Amino acid sequence: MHLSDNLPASAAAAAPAVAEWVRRAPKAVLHDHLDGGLRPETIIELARECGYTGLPTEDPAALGVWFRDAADSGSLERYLETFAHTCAVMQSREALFRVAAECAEDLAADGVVYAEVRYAPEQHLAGGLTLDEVVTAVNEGFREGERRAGGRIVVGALLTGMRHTDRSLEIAELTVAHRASGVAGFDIAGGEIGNPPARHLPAFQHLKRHNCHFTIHAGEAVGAESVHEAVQVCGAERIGHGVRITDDIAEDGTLGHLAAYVRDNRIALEVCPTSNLQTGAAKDYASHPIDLLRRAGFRVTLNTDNRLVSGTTMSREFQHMADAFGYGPEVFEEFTVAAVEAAFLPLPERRRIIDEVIRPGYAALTASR
Ligand SMILES: O=c1[nH]cnc2c1ncn2[C@H]1C[C@H](O)[C@@H](CO)O1
Ligand SMILES: [Zn+2]
Repeated sequence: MHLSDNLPASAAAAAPAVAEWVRRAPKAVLHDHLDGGLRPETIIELARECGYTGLPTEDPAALGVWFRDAADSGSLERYLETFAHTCAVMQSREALFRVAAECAEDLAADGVVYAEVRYAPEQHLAGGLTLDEVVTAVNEGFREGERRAGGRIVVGALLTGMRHTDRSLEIAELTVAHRASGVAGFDIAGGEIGNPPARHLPAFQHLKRHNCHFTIHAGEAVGAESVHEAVQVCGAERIGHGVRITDDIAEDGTLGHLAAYVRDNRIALEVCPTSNLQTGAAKDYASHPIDLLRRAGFRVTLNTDNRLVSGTTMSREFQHMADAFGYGPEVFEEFTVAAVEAAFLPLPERRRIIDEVIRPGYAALTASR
């Protein structure tokens, strides 16, 4: 039986009532997909502009609900099908610029001070743009969004290669070429089953040769062996999701060799609870492995994955975790510091964000509670 078979539709993503202190808490997100986080109104407007007629509804509220419900499928493959609609309207320079600017604005409005936002440039070529033009448009959009947010957020891009296609080396080269202009690193994403990360070894070797950062989606739909391959064969510095590492942790809490390696090397896990509930990687919030992993000393970060598709925000993820595990500001400070420590940023910049933004932000929050 599938883990999420018993979940009523959209139970996974039901929006919690977010406490004021949660909203105000400084946040950092390392795992947020650009094409999974559009505003429903923007999708509808862009669809009209570009002539895309495939949307299931033109009512913004209904469209938001449609994405969340369609993605509440218990399967990563079905979750990923919903992205056809967002990618369809992200095929021009103007559309990419707008979506990226709004992404930065929305994250900043939610209290996010540092974000790494990923997308697959190869999925935005249908309107005739080149890979370079796609990256430039998104980078310019992020700069615009940062400006609109009054400098309250710093956004870096991660370029994603899709694991079922064969363009990952090209995307790795694109990452290296744009590293000085807003691209922080590389990722691979897409359906995990049948597409192990080692298929993309030339891409990872290229990134290593050029001292570039990368993360890999692993341990989401496939078990701990995919985390092993991502870390030990491919050399990932962080793991997208990674929650199936629990396959290598015994009931009594004893860590196997892989789990111990990941913990002891401080390899960050980009944990996305709501998305995991939707794809069947976890059963419910209360039994989500994030708490086990945190208590075992893993470098755990808390993330949205896809704000539209998962019907979430960083505040909602925080709130779900506060409700499930009784977490207070000290645990969210820990997740936020862990995220910035694992950011694909120069060390002095990470330290500056932690010392000048996150620590004082939590001190003020605690003082005012
Ligand atoms: O959680 C995920 N696992 C694997 N692939 C994902 C996930 N969320 C989004 N994607 C895919 C769909 C997008 O089109 C692509 C690039 O952002 O990445
Ligand atoms: Zn993801």
